[in-house]
Amino acid sequence: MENPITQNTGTKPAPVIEVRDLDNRFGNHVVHHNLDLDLFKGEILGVVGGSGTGKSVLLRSIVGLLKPSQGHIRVFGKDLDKLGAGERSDVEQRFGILFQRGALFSSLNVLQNIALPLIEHCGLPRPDAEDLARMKLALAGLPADSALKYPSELSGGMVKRAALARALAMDPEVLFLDEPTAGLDPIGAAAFDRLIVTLRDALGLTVFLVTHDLDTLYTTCDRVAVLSQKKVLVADRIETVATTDDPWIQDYFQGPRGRAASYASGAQEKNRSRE
Ligand SMILES: Nc1ncnc2c1ncn2[C@@H]1O[C@H](COP(=O)(O)OP(=O)(O)OP(=O)(O)O)[C@@H](O)[C@H]1O
Repeated sequence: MENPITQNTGTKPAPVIEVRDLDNRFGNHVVHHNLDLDLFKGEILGVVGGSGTGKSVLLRSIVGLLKPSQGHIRVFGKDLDKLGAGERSDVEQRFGILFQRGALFSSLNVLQNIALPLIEHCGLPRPDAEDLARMKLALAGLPADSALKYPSELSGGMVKRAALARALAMDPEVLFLDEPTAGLDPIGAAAFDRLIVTLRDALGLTVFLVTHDLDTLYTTCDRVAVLSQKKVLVADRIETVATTDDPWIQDYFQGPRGRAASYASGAQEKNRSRE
């Protein structure tokens, strides 16, 4: 896997997203304080942390769904809070978002769900939007006959893929994924992980991936950012993160599941190099 961040080229690609001194609080509850994070073009960044550390709140702040209490978020070189409505909408169209539970409209079939942003935001006529939607459906690995199914008729894995197809509808540059493999069986989760890497490579996407899934972290991510103590404690290659001296990190990465995922990814690398 090409790694745009850690390749020893001497130059780092420009960050597409820069978060500086971010504070988020709800009443007296401080979720983030002085949080800094960069997302570099072309990378898959995994964002992990204990439950309630603010991974989803961070995602929502970056995509503009939540106004931060304080701090700066620059996207594509522009300050999010200084954008007018038109510029903000332009920026938002460069994002694709897969929410935790898919967030498909239950009254629309899969094709209509995917076509909707193309009709609403791009003003495409319905037949053109549905033609494009069929292509996105295929990109997300769904069979053509799933197009006319309603969300309630889909398996959990198919809901995720349909939601991914919708996130890809507008040809985004940055894809935000909130726990994409949650609730999937291990085979479905591994297939989804491979799909994310394939799409990143084929479409040149940058990916912000919130997950608890250690296998996903080891098999897909170029870097991993750990949220702890209201900030990003460390953001680096997983081998470096896993050996960081912090109690939560040690429990997470060096516990039985962390060691199994690390071992499995090492075994996979060896198998690949023998092929
Ligand atoms: N709109 C809101 N109003 C009040 N509190 C909120 C709101 N949104 C999030 N929170 C609180 O912010 C904290 C962080 O929530 P968030 O959903 O980002 O956690 P998370 O790290 O994604 O957790 P998990 O891994 O369990 O999904 C939680 O304590 C949550 O209750």
